[in-house]
Amino acid sequence: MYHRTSSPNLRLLLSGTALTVRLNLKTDPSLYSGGVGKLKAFMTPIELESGILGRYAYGKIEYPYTSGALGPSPDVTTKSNPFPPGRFHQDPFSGNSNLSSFYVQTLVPLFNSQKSFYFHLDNTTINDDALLAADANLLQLLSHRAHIGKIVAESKYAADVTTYTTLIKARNSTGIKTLLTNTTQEAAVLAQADAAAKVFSAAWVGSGASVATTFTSDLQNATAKLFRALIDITTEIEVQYLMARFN
Ligand SMILES: O=C(O)C(=O)C[C@]1(C(=O)O)C=C[C@@H](O)C=C1
Repeated sequence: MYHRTSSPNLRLLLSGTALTVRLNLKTDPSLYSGGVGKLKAFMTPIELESGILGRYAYGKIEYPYTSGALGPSPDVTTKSNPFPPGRFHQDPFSGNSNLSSFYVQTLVPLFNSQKSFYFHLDNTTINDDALLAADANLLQLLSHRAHIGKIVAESKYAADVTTYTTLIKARNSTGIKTLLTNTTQEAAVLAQADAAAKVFSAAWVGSGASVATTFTSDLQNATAKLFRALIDITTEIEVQYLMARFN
């Protein structure tokens, strides 16, 4: 079994911190008016470099947004390597296009800070490069968090090989989704994310940050929407992973 040495709470808190930072940057709506295009153009050279540094190598559970070719090759099950239950089996699915669409369509419109960190002599207060860098950082954290669902799915499969095998062979993705969904765990994740959002906003306000009066509720709202979508996207990644388990 795999050692989950990094903590789920740490992933939640890091994503929450990145979201808090991003929410406090004054947005340039024109960056996103055409969809994900400018964001992807910004991320393309970054991801090329990330690929060279090994970020998307096999077993890192990190996947690129801009080119699937940078990511790991899917495993092929053979008689000599049947990938027994409990052994990770790389599948071809990435949830990143779902994540980036959700990000631009639903999350970015919630980034409405009128205060800015940036002060420029020409009186502008928006820094497009900083915005896209914060987006890219947040998206990468979210992607890793969601794709760890592949490891979670492998554990679930190993814990009930018979039922999952029947559903996978019947190509019953709805049945797989029902079997792997754990609403108690989902409620715990959402409650934890909400608690973290409250602590983060209290810390910013308490430390003297000059934020909008709606900052606390804006952060809570954005956090709730983000973690709900993240759970749904993670679930889809788990389902797709299992559907490809015997490939
Ligand atoms: O913890 C699990 O059991 C997961 O599958 C992860 C997760 C999540 O994204 O947090 C996703 C689906 C489940 O319904 C519950 C939680």
